[in-house]
Amino acid sequence: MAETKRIAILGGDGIGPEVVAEAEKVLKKTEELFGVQFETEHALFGGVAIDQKGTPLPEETLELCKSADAVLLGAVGGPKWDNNPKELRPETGLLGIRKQLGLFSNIRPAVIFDCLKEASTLKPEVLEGTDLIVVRELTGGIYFGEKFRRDTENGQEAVDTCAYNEKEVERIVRQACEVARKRRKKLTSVDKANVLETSRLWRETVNRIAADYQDVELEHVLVDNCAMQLLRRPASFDVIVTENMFGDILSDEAAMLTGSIGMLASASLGEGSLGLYEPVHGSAPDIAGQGVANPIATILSVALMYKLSFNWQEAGDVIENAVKKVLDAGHRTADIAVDKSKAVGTSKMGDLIVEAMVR
Ligand SMILES: NC(=O)c1ccc[n+]([C@@H]2O[C@H](COP(=O)([O-])OP(=O)(O)OC[C@H]3O[C@@H](n4cnc5c(N)ncnc54)[C@H](O)[C@@H]3O)[C@@H](O)[C@H]2O)c1
Ligand SMILES: CC(C)[C@H](C(=O)O)[C@@H](O)C(=O)O
Ligand SMILES: [Mg+2]
Repeated sequence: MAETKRIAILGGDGIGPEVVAEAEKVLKKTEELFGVQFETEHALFGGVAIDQKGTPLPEETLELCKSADAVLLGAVGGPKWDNNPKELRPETGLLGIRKQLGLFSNIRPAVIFDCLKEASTLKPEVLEGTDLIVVRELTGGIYFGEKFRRDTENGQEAVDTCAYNEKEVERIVRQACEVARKRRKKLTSVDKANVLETSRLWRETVNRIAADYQDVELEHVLVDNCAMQLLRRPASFDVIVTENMFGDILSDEAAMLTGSIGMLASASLGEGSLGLYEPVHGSAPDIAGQGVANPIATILSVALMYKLSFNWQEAGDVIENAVKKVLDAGHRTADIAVDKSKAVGTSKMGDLIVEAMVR
């Protein structure tokens, strides 16, 4: 890594700051191990930003992110803000930051650690060989279409519009094809083309773009079937590309193949080199403040940051190997522990991973 990298750190709400604190220990350890220095700066985002600045995504937070090389994010949201008007919910900030930074591609790898097969909901023989990535379109679809309410003779009606244009589909599919090309060269496109017009355009576009990637095997699977096949034949998937909401749902499902949502890292990327890295999970209000959250998803998101934004494979591998070593040694947070009485807390898990980081 040649020049100093600037990392914007947004802890957010609930367990967000707890897991991000562990990822920051990993950043520090990287500095020690490789003799580099990161420039890090914290900013308010989500519910805490609403409380202190009156908006989930303050201008100064957005500016900091735009000027950074990468953004590390915890999670946002929680019951405290659930009854806010819709433009003042933490999630609005999350959609806003993705859109404003142009992060249309959300990469969510479901990495199965052998020793965690016991924690998975699936039988080890079904899981055998599972290694998949969900590539989720992140700035279009029903999340971003027009939404409104109106009065009708049957009471209020609520409308959410799902729209996709060809350019939006093309760029995510191209990216997914590139990802597949570097892996096992299999692409599964997931849609609901038997019902939705957006899915029909999606499928046509996938077929057109995939024609440029003859070395990549393509299959189309309807989303309901995919939800089922993920549990039936998870090892048959390599790269799954899908629209925004389907990707949101399928990636939480894929998390359970790994043992816990606390294991799933993510990278959100656009046309430029700026990336946003966050665990797939949310602010987990049910366990926030207890020091029991699993920090591994966030720590693995730092590994993705090194690899994808800093083009620094070696440092990413150091983190991934450390996580594997700690899990192989039998250490578990409560979410992945079979014997919960032996589980370690968030901070201890972070310390163990940092100790295990070697070049
Ligand atoms: N990217 C984000 O910031 C993001 C993502 C998802 C949900 N959310 C928000 O988070 C809030 C809570 O949402 P939810 O409860 O539906 O989903 P959640 O992911 O926060 O929690 C779902 C379940 O998984 C558990 N869990 C999540 N992360 C964990 C971890 N690291 N270690 C151990 N257990 C973990 C929680 O305790 C809970 O039982 C909502 O406001 C939601 O909108 C934010
Ligand atoms: C909190 C919510 C808006 C968000 C999403 O649906 O994108 C979350 O579930 C995620 O997966 O990052
Ligand atoms: Mg989600």
